[in-house]
Amino acid sequence: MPPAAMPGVGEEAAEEQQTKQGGPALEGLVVGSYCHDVLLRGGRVVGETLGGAAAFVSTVLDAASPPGASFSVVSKVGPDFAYASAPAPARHPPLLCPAPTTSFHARFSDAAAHDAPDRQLSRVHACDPIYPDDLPDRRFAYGLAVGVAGEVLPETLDRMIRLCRAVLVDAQALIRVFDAAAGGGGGAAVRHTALEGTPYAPLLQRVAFLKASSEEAPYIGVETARRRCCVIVTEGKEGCRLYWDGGEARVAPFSAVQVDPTGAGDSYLAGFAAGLLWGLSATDAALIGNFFGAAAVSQIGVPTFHPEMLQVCAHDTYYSTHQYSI
Ligand SMILES: Nc1ncnc2c1ncn2[C@@H]1O[C@H](COP(=O)(O)OP(=O)(O)OP(=O)(O)O)[C@@H](O)[C@H]1O
Ligand SMILES: O[C@H]1[C@H](O)[C@@H](O)[C@H](O)[C@@H](O)[C@H]1O
Repeated sequence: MPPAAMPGVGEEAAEEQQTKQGGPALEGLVVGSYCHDVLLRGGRVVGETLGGAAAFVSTVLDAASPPGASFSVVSKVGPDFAYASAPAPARHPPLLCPAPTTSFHARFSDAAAHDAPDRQLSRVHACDPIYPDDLPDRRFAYGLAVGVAGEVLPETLDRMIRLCRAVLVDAQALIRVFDAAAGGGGGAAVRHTALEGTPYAPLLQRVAFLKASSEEAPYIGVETARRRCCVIVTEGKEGCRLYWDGGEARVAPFSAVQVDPTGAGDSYLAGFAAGLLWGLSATDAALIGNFFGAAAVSQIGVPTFHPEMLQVCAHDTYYSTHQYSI
């Protein structure tokens, strides 16, 4: 069986924590930096948006968490940060550093090139890493490690694991490397390295869920990783698969008209976490993840969610039908 729910995060755990500490029972900790995203097509800038997994994750958690499930965000930006008044950073302000805000250029391939990856990413600036001492010194029900530019250091992930009862990790926080020789335009091309050779690998057995896209999956070694934690592989418009020690499940997608793939994986992971917070099983929570992933690709930049969309999602999850188109 897949993990029934977020380990240690459920009604009993909530009651226990409420009684013992009197604080928010289901408080979460989101670690990863906001960034600037520049979208290019055919060498021309077609969009400039707030980015960073923390921005997408905060937006989804704000929309979908159960009442009383608050969260703190630890994110770093520079003096040039252009989106301080956007909803996610305004509600969850970043730490200010002297270094420039992390920024990415996303070059989109032409529609004709069907088998090409959605986009070529290059990192143009990298803000400071997030250090263990940057994290609040208190306990959390759950943590989300969602770096985009290598900012979640191994020692920071280790501290998250100590502070949080359950940690969910986006593989992109662990396996990205930056190739300055291949970036173009002063940036560094985003590449991947095998997780097994990194200092993050020994931490996996203390992680609850590891999420990777199908492009990242070969680098995390699904067969090895699933013996240490529950692995989720997102498959774009095909939905996702969960792998655990001894089994796997496929969870069907919602349909969407994709206008910008950016942040689909981030939104998926936050939707999945919100589902677990509501007490759903991992496979049902994955359906919520699919809903938010589909919602993300149907809007440019960080999406907005309308109450009626969420009502349809709740209805579809309850009846396990996914006929709704976004
Ligand atoms: N075109 C689509 N139609 C419907 N759902 C989609 C589509 N693309 C993505 N999704 C949903 O979003 C989830 C994550 O998408 P994907 O696997 O593309 O992540 P990703 O490559 O990490 O995205 P990104 O790096 O752009 O954040 C999928 O599992 C699916 O639920
Ligand atoms: O805003 C985006 C988003 O967070 C993506 O998930 C990440 O892959 C990119 O690096 C980032 O620029």
